[in-house]
Amino acid sequence: MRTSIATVSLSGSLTEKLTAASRAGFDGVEIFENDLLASPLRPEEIRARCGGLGLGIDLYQPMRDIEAVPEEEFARNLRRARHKFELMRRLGVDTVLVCSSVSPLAVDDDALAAEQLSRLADLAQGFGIRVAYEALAWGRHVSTYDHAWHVVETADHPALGTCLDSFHILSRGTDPKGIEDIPGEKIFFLQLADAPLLAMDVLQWSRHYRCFPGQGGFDVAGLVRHVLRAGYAGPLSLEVFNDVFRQAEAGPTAVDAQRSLLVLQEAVGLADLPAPVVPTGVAFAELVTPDAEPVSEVLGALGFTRAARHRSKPVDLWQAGEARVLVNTGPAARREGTGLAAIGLESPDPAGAARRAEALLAPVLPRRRASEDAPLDAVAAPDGTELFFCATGRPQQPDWRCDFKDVEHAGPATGGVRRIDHLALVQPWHHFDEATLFHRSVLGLSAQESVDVADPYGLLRSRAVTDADGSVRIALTVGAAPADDTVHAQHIALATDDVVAAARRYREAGGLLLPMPANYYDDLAARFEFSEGELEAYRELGILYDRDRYGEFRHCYTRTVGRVFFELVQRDGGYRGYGAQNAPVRLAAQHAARRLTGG
Ligand SMILES: O=C(O)c1ccc(O)c(O)c1
Ligand SMILES: [Mg+2]
Repeated sequence: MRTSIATVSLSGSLTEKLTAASRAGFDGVEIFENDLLASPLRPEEIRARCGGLGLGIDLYQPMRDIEAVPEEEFARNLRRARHKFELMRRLGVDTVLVCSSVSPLAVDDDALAAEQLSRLADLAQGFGIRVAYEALAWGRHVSTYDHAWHVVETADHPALGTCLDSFHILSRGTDPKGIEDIPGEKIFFLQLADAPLLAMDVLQWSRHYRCFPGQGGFDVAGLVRHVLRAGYAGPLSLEVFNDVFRQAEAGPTAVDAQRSLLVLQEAVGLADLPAPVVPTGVAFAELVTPDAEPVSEVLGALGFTRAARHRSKPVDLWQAGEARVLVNTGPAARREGTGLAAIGLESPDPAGAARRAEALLAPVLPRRRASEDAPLDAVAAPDGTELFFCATGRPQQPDWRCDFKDVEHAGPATGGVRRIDHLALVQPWHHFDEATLFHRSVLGLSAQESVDVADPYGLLRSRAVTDADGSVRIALTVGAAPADDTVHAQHIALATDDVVAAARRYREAGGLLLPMPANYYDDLAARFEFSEGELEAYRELGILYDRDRYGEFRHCYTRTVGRVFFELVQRDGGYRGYGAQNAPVRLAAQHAARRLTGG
C-alpha cells in the first residue's frame, strides 16, 4: 500500500522534511499548513520539489472550526476555504482534512454540521477537491469516529468523506470494530499514530506523546485490519506529534517511521518480509580501546584468558566459560576511548537474519574482516552498535572464530564466569523509541516494561529486550536529557553460579569492586531475612540483592574503564529482571567513585 507521512512528524524546514521522507522511501506526504506558511518556496515550487523527489502530496491539512456555526460565521469559513482550495490547486493536492470544530461558536447540531459540510464539499468539488472530515478526540461536539461518520453519512455528498486517525480513536478507548460499517470509499484518508498509555489530558497526550506504530501501547495493527476490511485502499499515513522527534534529525526519524510502517504492514498481511530469525545467544561482545592494558587487567581478574588472536587484526579474543569478549585496538576501531562497539549474536540463520535486518532498513555494514575471514553479516543498530549475526561451533555453518588462531599456553578460565547474562546499551536520547522497535522488529526480541531509575543527577529510563528463554538480554537505557548520552556507561553482565565466590576471586586477583554504602545493607536487612554471614559477605564485597516473583538476583560491579564496566550476576530460580531496584544505589556509587578517581 501507498505510504505517506505528515510533515509535522519530522524536524527541520519543509525541504529537509521532504528530502528525509523521500530518502526513507515514502510515496507521499501530508503537508501541514504551518510547514507551508513558514516555507520560502512558492506552492508551485513545493509541488515541483515533491515531484522531483518522487513524493505525491496526499493531503493538505488541517482546516479547523468550519462546521455547525451561525450562518455569517460559516460564510467567512467558506471564504477562507476558497483561498485554501486555490492554494491546493497550485500545490496539486486533491484532499483536504477538516477536523471537527473546537470553536465556542459551534453548536451541537448534527443536521447543521452536515448541511454546512455539504456546502463546503460543493465548493471543493468545483476545484476537484475532496474533503475528509476527522473527529478530534477533543472536538467540541464531534469527538468520535462514528459520530464524524454519522455527520458525513447525513451530508451524503460525493466530495465529502471521513478521515480516520488511530490516535483519536484508540486514545478514547472507542471500539474500532464499527469502522467496518463505513463503506471503504467513504474513508478518504487514514492517519496512523501510536502512543504510550498515559493517564493525561487527551489534547496534551496527542500533541506531545504520539509515536510511530509499534512504539506505544495501542493496537494500531488491529485498527488497520478493521479499516482494510471496510475496503479502504488509500495511503497508510503517519501523523505523529512528538516533542522528541521534533528535535531529532529528520533523516533517521523518517527511516524509523518507514520501518514502523513495514512492520505494521507485515502484521496485517500487506507485506511479505523475510521472517525474523531470533538470536539464540550472545557469541561475543567487542570492546574497542586505544589501550588494551586496563581492559585486559579487568578481564584477567574476572578469570578470562586471552584465548586467541585475530589472524590479521589487532583483536584479542578473551574467554571465560561461554563468555567471549573481543578487545580491538585496531586503527579502524572508533577512537572515542574504551567502549562497547559490537555484539555477536548467535544466529540459527545468519544470512536470513541479515536479510530481515536489511528489509527493515538497518544499515548493512561492509565486511570489515579480511577476505580469508569467515563470512559475518553485520548491521548497525540505531545507537551505532554493530550487530554481527554469527555461528559458534556449528558444523554446517562457517565459524566466526576461524578468523582467530589459538594463543598457546592459554590456561583454563578460573573465575566462575559462565556466559554473558546481558548487555546494557546507552541509547542516543532522540532515538530511544526507535531502538526498542528496532530490536523487536529486526531481531525478533520481545520488549519488557519500561522502568524509571533514579540517578543522583537525573533519571534513566530502561527497557530490556529479550528472547523467550533469556538467552539474549539487552537492556536499552536512556538518560533524561540529550547530554546524558555521554555520562552513562555501557556494561557487560557476566553470569556466574556463585557471585560471592566470583567476587572474592576477582578481588584476590587484584580487581576493584564498586563499594556500596552501609545504608543500603541496613535496608536489605530490614526487607529480607538472610542466612548467617550472608549479608556480611554482601556488605564486604559490594554485592546487591533483589528478588522477584520468580527468583533471586545477586550482583556486583567492577570499576569503569572508559565508557564500559562489567557486572557479575547470579540469577536464581528464574528471576527476570536486572536489579532495577538497586540501580539508583549503583549509579550513586559510580558517581562517587568517579569523583574520587577523577575519571
Ligand atoms: O492536534 C491537532 O490540532 C490536530 C490537527 C490535525 C489532525 O489530523 C490531528 O489529528 C490533530
Ligand atoms: Mg489526525
